[in-house]
Amino acid sequence: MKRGFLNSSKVKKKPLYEAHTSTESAQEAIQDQEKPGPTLNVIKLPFGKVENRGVPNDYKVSGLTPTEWSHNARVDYDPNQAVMTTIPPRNFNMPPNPDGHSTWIVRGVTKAKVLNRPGYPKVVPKPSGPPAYEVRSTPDMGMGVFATRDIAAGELILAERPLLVAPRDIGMMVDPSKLMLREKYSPDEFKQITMMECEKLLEFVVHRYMEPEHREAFLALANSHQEDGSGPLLGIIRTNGYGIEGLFDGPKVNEWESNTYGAIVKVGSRINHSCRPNINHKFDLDAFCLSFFAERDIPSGKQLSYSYCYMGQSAADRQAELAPYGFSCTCPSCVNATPESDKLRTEHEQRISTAEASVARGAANKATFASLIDLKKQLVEEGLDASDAYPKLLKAISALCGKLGMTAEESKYLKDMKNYVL
Ligand SMILES: C[S@@+](CC[C@H](N)C(=O)[O-])C[C@H]1O[C@@H](n2cnc3c(N)ncnc32)[C@H](O)[C@@H]1O
Repeated sequence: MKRGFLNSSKVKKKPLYEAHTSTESAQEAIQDQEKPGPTLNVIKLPFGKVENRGVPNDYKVSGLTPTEWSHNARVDYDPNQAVMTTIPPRNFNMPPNPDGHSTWIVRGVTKAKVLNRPGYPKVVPKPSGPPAYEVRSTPDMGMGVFATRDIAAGELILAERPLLVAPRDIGMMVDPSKLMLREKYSPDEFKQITMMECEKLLEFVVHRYMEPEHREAFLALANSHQEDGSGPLLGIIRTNGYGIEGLFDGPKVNEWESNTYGAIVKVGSRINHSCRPNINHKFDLDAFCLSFFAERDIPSGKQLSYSYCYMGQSAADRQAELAPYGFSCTCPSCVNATPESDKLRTEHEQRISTAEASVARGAANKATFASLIDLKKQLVEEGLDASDAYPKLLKAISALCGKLGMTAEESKYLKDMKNYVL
């Protein structure tokens, strides 16, 4: 199973709904460029108990809806047109797609970008073997997803079409001129306005457009944003959204920034967080599905987990990044955190790069091998074998073994590495 180095853990899970505060207009941002653009400024929406919730008294909520509301495959839209659609497109004279359909709030050009991809459409990949997971309640984390059999590292556990895919700047998408309101209102008031506009749009989408079965599954998901001014639908999106790597309105910015999209899924959104996770995920734009893979061997009965936060940071910084989800992480890496483990976390990518460079430069001696194996051991103990950088270390060790004539080990580390490459 191939797993990707480019899939930065920073995109694994971020609060989906961040308000777009770039000075460029949404119209400008929609220009479709594949080359990386500047990092856009985003403001984080509030979380936790927030006083003075609600929009300012003199603000009238517009409750605008997308200009196009159709299930079809149309792609000739105005650049900035907000569209509500179904993907794969749906023709009601035809039977539904066997892999299901997602509700998609999208800018017209971005819809065209996906439907015109050379590889689109593709069927949703199917895991092999008997079903590998079940959703059930946990004593301390609400619902969770558990392995129902032994799962091998690299195995596809689940692939599903989202219930809903929405842009991060959904609150301003229908009427970008509202961005000007930042000059009239305080930052906190503007955030409340953004959230209210978003909720109104979501009410329309979820209650009038989404298939009843999907609506039921969506409304049953957890909401960790009950007191900050998020409406109930936006709260569900903020709690359960997965960032979609590689799908941008306009220029590509950092994957975790504002002009991208998030997906809410029925099963995957029940997976809880750990700083030493055992699964990873990847969004496939051609099949329009989110796939989950085992990061390591997972024994039957074990809870599946992935990291909602960037793994290469200290325990305190991880807790701060997790705060919007309304829990304190009690995984062994957090409970047993020390200055040394924090240092390993923050330095691990650099240390792996240094190891790769020294092997590439030609270092080929037993001392280098021993130091790389020691680094590997430390990373595994800290749960950082789930980090995106870890397979690079396996590759470097394999290359070093090759140089040292250790052919059996060379193949072994290469094989291990392939389990991590999406
Ligand atoms: C995406 S949902 C995960 C599924 C959720 N447990 C449910 O019942 O649907 C995220 C929420 O799950 C809970 N959660 C996730 N990971 C947790 C953890 N490690 N410890 C405690 N609660 C956790 C938090 O309430 C968080 O807001």
